[in-house]
Amino acid sequence: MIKEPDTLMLIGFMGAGKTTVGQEIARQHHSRFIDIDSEIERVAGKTIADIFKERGEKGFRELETQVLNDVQTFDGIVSTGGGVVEREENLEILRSSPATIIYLHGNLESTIGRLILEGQRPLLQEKSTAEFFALWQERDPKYEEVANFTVETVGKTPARIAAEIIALFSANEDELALLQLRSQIDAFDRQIFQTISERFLVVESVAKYKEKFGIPTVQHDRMLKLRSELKSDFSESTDITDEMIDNIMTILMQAAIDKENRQLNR
Ligand SMILES: Nc1ncnc2c1ncn2[C@@H]1O[C@H](COP(=O)(O)OP(=O)(O)OP(=O)(O)O)[C@@H](O)[C@H]1O
Ligand SMILES: O=C(O)C1=C[C@@H](O)[C@@H](O)[C@H](O)C1
Ligand SMILES: [Mg+2]
Repeated sequence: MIKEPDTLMLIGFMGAGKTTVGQEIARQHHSRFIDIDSEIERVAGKTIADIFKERGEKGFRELETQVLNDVQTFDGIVSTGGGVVEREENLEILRSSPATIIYLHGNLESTIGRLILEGQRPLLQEKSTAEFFALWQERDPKYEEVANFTVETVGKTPARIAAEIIALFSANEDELALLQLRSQIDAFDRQIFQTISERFLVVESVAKYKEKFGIPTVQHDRMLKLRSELKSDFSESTDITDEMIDNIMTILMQAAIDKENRQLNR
């Protein structure tokens, strides 16, 4: 068993969802919650942006280490700041921490999208996309190294991620490696269905076009061409067989035809 920890600590890149998921675990599991960034703001009596402005990143990191030390035996969920792995001193604290440490792994694309919407992280304002990417690559192995478990978050809602983490408390030790792989599989499945739902949005526009120009719903030549192109493009893969392409495309195309017919009342 991963055993229900006294302290559960969430780490990961800025915008990975540490604060949001931490609050959600606390809500679902009736635990206490603390956010290191908020605690730094409380201790300093200033916002993080003001701490960066007045004391620089170095001043902020000193406060961060202080608070990180203080929360090591916090009874509940701790959300860290994205830069907690920046200092070697912090890595030492995390390596010998009594807490169970979970890495919320995501992808750069969705993370940057969310951060731009929020627009509050000082490092986001001052770094170029290339620098941001370099920061991601530099931090990723550090999060991996100090974490007891990595959860894949792409395509999952905060509530789903929280439930996945809570389920770990009753998992058998032998199951953990498998659960970590399943976390990735579940994220891919969500991405597949997200892509399919975006495909339907395009189908909707195609139906409008066909209606405008009086084009029939079913285009046999196009359907055959699409399948044969896919088979050729994936011919190197031993997993994606021609039969699999046929099966999946039959489902997708039939659903698209049904949707177009409904839309066009045909
Ligand atoms: N799984 C998710 N799906 C969709 N939106 C999410 C998800 N997780 C977080 N968000 C949104 O992304 C934004 C950033 O999330 P959050 O503040 O929890 O990140 P963080 O990891 O705590 O970042 P930081 O390191 O800067 O503290 C928020 O607006 C939040 O609502
Ligand atoms: O990734 C980072 O370095 C940071 C992330 C935020 O959580 C804050 O701790 C601060 O904006 C720095
Ligand atoms: Mg946060």
